[in-house]
Amino acid sequence: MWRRFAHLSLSISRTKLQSLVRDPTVLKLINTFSSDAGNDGVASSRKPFITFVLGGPGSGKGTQCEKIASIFGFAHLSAGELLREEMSSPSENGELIRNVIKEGKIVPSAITISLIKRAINSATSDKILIDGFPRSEENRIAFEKIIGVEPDLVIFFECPEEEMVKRILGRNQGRIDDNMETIRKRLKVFEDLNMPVVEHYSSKGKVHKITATGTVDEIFERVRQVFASLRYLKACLSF
Ligand SMILES: Nc1ncnc2c1ncn2[C@@H]1O[C@H](COP(=O)(O)OP(=O)(O)O)[C@@H](O)[C@H]1O
Ligand SMILES: O=c1ccn([C@@H]2O[C@H](COP(=O)(O)OP(=O)(O)O)[C@@H](O)[C@H]2O)c(=O)[nH]1
Ligand SMILES: [Mg+2]
Repeated sequence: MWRRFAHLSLSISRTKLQSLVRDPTVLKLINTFSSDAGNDGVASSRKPFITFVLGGPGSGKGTQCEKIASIFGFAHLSAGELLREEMSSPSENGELIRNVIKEGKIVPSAITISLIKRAINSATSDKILIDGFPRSEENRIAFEKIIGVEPDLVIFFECPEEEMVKRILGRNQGRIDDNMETIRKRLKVFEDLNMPVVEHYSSKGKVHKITATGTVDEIFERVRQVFASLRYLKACLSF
């Protein structure tokens, strides 16, 4: 491992480099880049760098994703938005999606994954944020099977329930699921079905847990550090 970085020691302190290569996210980034590196050590046929952004309803996933996308050049794919668009289009699945969302339940994996796949294929960046998916272990397993990749990184926004409820009730986007009855169901589905996904990726060292209380800017500063360390290492590897 150290020989790969020997030439960098001129410009980066050994301590800084050691702390970077111990970080699980950075380790994965190194593996991603080294597995498809060409002769010049620079990635030749890059696979997309996929980040799952998870957190309870109202934890701030969408708000933070917009900032990550604009500052770090990621494509932002919101699974919920893709489903809402599909629901409002003359699609054969529209009615089913509407009923599931209204009940705070989870849309069948095949539908969501086909929308995500299409969005990945038309994304203009090879760095992708998938916001609000996978929602369950069944979603996760189906994604890994159908798309054939695991995420490189998982961001998990940890937020108290009362704060999430307050934010959703103030969201004012006219959503059919932003009412107290559906919110209660969504919170239960999040605990019962989505948290096991977070635990799965935690056990693989892929999760960066972000405390999602405070102002949008305070939270983004925590998020920014994760992506800034990735960008820094990527710049080093592209020397
Ligand atoms: N840190 C924050 N403090 C207060 N309100 C926030 C914060 N982050 C987001 N919001 C607001 O809370 C609501 C839910 O945020 P959103 O990003 O849509 O969350 P999610 O996508 O996780 O449901 C939105 O109205 C948003 O403007
Ligand atoms: O992969 C997904 C993403 C969303 N949803 C449905 O869409 C709703 C809204 O999701 P979104 O991520 O937009 O809500 P948020 O967590 O951002 O409030 C969820 O409650 C689910 O009913 C789903 O079934 N599968
Ligand atoms: Mg959202």
